Amino acid sequence: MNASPAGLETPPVLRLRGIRRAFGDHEVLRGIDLDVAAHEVVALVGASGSGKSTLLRTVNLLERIDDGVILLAGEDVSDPRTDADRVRGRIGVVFQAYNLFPHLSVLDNVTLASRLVHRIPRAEAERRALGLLGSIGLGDFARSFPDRLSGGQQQRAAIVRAIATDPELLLLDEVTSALDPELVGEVLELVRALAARGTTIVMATHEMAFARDVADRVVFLDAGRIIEDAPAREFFAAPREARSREFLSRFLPEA
Ligand SMILES: Nc1ncnc2c1ncn2[C@@H]1O[C@H](COP(=O)(O)OP(=O)(O)OP(=O)(O)O)[C@@H](O)[C@H]1O
Repeated sequence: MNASPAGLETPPVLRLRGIRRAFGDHEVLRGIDLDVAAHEVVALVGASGSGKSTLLRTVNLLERIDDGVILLAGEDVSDPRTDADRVRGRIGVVFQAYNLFPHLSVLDNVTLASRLVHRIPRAEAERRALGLLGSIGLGDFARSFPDRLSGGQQQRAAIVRAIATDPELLLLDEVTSALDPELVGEVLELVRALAARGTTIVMATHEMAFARDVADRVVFLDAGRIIEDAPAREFFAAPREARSREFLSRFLPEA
């Protein structure tokens, strides 16, 4: 926990305790405890099916939990009486693909939540959106429809849309896995810039470059349990013998 100047403790942006979720007999999340401090960037890694997406979806209340507690800046949002839309308004999310509405211009995509959910006047929302799009080299595409953009440009626009409302937390779920390899770098650069700006991020990724170059912490999920949670530098420096076979075959095959 961070201590404020007054000595009062600030709750983490996200605190998960004992999160469980099963689909039928299949226990997909088996007691997840995780704290994410303000400005921290956490990479969630693990084999396909280990529960990364399900975990992110529970945080955003897109998936219900069977047990556990989700605290967002100290507020228990897992209480069934919670207004899910209000919580989603505090969290930015970007998925693997199909994030942008195809029938809206890039600018309308980026300003939609600001205008409709946060009630920011159109002119102000557009001024801010144009600034954000310009800062990532997409200013000329503001009036275009998404299909005019490359996959990498679309994902960057989707990330800009997710941060346009200044969310307390940004969730990125495999944002580069549908991209051609040569487009991954430009998305990584944007995420790196957001991290440098202090955005609090939890990202599920199969791209080790994201975990190694952008994350402060790496959390390794195996069959619904966290089996490693370490600062990124330590995580990548850990000896091979400390690694599970699954980890080695997936993430360090060349070594
Ligand atoms: N709605 C659902 N109904 C039934 N099973 C589900 C559902 N959602 C997820 N699962 C199962 O939960 C397990 C975990 O899925 P999840 O998508 O969270 O894994 P993941 O680690 O994100 O995988 P990937 O890296 O492939 O995206 C998988 O076995 C999946 O089939």
